[in-house]
Amino acid sequence: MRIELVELVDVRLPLVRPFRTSVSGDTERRTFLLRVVTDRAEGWAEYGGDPEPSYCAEFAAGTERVLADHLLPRITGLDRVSAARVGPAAAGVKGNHLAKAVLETAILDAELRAHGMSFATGLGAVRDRVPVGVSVGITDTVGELLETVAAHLDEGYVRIKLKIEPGWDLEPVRAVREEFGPDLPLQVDANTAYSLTDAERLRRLDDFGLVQIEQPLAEDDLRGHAELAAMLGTPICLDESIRSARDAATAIALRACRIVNVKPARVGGYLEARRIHDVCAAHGIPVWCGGMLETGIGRAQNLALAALPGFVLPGDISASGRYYAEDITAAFELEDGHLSVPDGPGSGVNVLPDALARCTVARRVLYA
Ligand SMILES: O=C(O)CCC(=O)N[C@@H](C(=O)O)c1ccccc1
Repeated sequence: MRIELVELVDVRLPLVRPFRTSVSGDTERRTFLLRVVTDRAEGWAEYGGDPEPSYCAEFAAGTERVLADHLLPRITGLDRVSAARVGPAAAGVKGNHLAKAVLETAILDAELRAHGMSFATGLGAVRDRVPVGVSVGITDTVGELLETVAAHLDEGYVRIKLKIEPGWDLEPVRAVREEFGPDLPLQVDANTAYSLTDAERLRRLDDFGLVQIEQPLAEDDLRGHAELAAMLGTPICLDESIRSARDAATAIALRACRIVNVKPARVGGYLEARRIHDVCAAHGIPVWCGGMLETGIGRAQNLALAALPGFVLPGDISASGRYYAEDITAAFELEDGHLSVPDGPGSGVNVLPDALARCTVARRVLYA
């Protein structure tokens, strides 16, 4: 397979409601899509970062330069391009996992389409539909939170994740647990907002029977997470800290986590995501697929990953309507708390030209 053209499509999608975490408060998704045209097929992927380096160190404008000036020259020069060859060819570029992920994924999409193979088949999925959870942002009041959770439970989500931060933790979690009962699968995500000095406060979350406490401490603090894990009854899940299969092996060996949230964008793509799945499975560590407000392109690809055998916990893969009034692919609809895994070639979805045109800010050719 040979790359003929790579195009960046800068997009802006309004969110149906603001989404607030301990590190961000978004009313729209501003990101870009990458379109890779090869001599065999065309592939699409979406960037997992934002315009600002707030959630992670990478950001859209910087990634565009890394793609154009450092990654594409290494990849387009290959006589035979494949997703598996991107990692080794890009090894000379340090870090920049989101940049590598969007490029590798677009190439993987094209490669699978060229072979008439779905992401699900290509990655090793074992299920045709997966149960999904929903992530609930920080709200102005507990009352508003309870209304939001009730609405999502009515929609059929099988698990609720609450964003927490210092000052918004014990009270909202207690209110949700008391309102919806002890059997609701409930977990929290701190997005690195706490420190070890908060250990006693975090330990009080043990009273609520949570599935997990996600990323309470800084992303580079595996030692701190290991210390905290020894104090808590609730399992710790790591997200931002796990950037590779090696990180997963280290975190497991240090007992810094008992669960891992796998986000393909964060770890450099779906092939590394599968390696993390394999490392965790070998150690009996359950994984689930995290979300980054993906459009239908990333959502379709995440659903394929979430269908692998070790993804035994519901992921943050909501129906399209959770975030977007109009998606750029056919919308994903919740059915009895599950989403179907696309089985068409590649991601199994296609960009809707009119919908894409409505959210496109600019298009720039990065390679031709
Ligand atoms: O459902 C979704 O796609 C969002 C799930 C979610 O809460 N993602 C958070 C996170 O910290 O995991 C996030 C949002 C935006 C960007 C990065 C991460």
